[in-house]
Amino acid sequence: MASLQWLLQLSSSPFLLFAFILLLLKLLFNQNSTKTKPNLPPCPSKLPIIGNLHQLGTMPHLSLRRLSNKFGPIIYLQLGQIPTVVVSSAKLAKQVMKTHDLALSNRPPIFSAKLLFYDCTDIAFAPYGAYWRHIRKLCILELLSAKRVQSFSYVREEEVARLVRRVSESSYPATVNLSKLLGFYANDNLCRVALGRGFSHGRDYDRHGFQKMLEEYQGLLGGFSIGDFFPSMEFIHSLTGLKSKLQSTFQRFDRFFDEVITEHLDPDRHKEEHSKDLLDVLLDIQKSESNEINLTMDNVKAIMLDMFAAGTDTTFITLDWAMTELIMNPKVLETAQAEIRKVVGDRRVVLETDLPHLDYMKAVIKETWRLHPPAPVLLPRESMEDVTIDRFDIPTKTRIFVNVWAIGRDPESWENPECFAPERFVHSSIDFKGQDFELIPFGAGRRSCPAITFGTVSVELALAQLLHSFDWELQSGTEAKELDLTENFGITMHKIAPLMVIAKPHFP
Ligand code: HEM
Repeated sequence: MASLQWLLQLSSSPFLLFAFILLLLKLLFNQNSTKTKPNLPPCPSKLPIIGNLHQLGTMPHLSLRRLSNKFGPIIYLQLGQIPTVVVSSAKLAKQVMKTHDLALSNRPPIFSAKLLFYDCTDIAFAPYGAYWRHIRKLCILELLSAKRVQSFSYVREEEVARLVRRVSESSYPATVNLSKLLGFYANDNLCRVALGRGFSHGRDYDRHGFQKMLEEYQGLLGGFSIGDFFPSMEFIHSLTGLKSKLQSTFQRFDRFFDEVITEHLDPDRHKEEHSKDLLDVLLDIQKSESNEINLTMDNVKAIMLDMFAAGTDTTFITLDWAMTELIMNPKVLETAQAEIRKVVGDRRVVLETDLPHLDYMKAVIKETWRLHPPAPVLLPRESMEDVTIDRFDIPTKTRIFVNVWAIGRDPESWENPECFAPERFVHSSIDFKGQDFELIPFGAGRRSCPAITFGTVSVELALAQLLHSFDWELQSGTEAKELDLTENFGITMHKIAPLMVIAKPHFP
């Protein structure tokens, strides 16, 4: 009865009623906020300030897999100041890159990327938004579409021929540093498409120290350097010396791009429409007025830099690992060579039209990507809103890594996962195009690699030709199991020791 009276009193005074509703809302909100305390994924024990950083080690993909084996396929880590979720199963990768693809499409601001790139005006590190969508669409339509990729088949054929010449010059039975030559191929193939000429030979190579510049660059872009985990303490980068290294590498690239752009702007330079390189196309777009977004010269340079950062190392790593695995698995090598020699016959040059008939070789490449994905934890994503994955809450602004390296070796998805066996793909529909989440070397969803066609055909043609033109063996006295397979962790990960092999010409 008393409570009824109280209610009557309330209804007679609008002010009191308003205050009462506010109080109720507050109570309700408080109740909800205790109820909705996020149900985070399992988290290994943390230390003050650094959180879980000490558990990353020098090979984060390996440490993260060990933690996943212990705590489950989704784990929550506090990496310095950065809340991070790591996903290590195909099922959960699908949730990240398909179910919640849009909500998880941002790229986090990584300090080293900010200094190495043009203030994140590039594709790979641009935050999700109108600018990123525009640049990505432009690159895919103008530069990386199947039609454009096809129009550059002559560049690949010439560069593969140059690779074969370089291997032949090793004068059998001497050993050849195959890794170095594969690096030249990957760079020149991209440079010719992007900038109209290669830089691996003659004066250019020494003048620009191109290979070295790229190596430095890849090393710096790990995104796993200590300062990247304490964004509010930028001075750490100065203390570790990283800042000055980043700035000097960036300046070298910038000077290099200035030179090449000046060459391209020379009024005497004439290019047929069909043979325009990527820089020609970008400069044309910049001049045309019908542009949705005004492309600045920094934007143009940023796109070029992206192509180098994303395109050369990944192609090189795939070829380097494919050849290493083949040499360590002679039966697989023999089967792949038998297939190619049957399809191509006595013709010395492999053509791109031969590639659709090389099913076993394609299985070799898939198997290489399963065990050695060039970007072992992809590029980081960041949640733009709260999402739920596998009943766990992922709050806004959490960094997400997908451990593709661990997924490729997950016994839930693969039989004998540590064994190099391309046969597993021969009668399987599993592909690497971003639909089968147990094999995602190019990522998947909105943020997947836009150059999947370019990357794949560049790898396939070079590998097919190397297997067709030469018989391969290790130098006498070296056994496959003695090869040093140690890797260098970075945003892309490659073997440290070069592959030294003997290439016996197949054709007299
Ligand atoms: C074997 C070759 C290649 C592999 C395995 C590869 C792999 C990848 C991976 C894993 C990502 C990150 C995807 C994600 O975070 O979900 C990526 C992104 C990217 N790749 Fe590739 N890539 C290759 C070749 C290339 C080439 C040749 C180019 C350029 C010519 C290129 C340009 C890019 C760009 C621009 C991005 C950033 C996409 C974005 O964030 O929107 N890639 N690539």
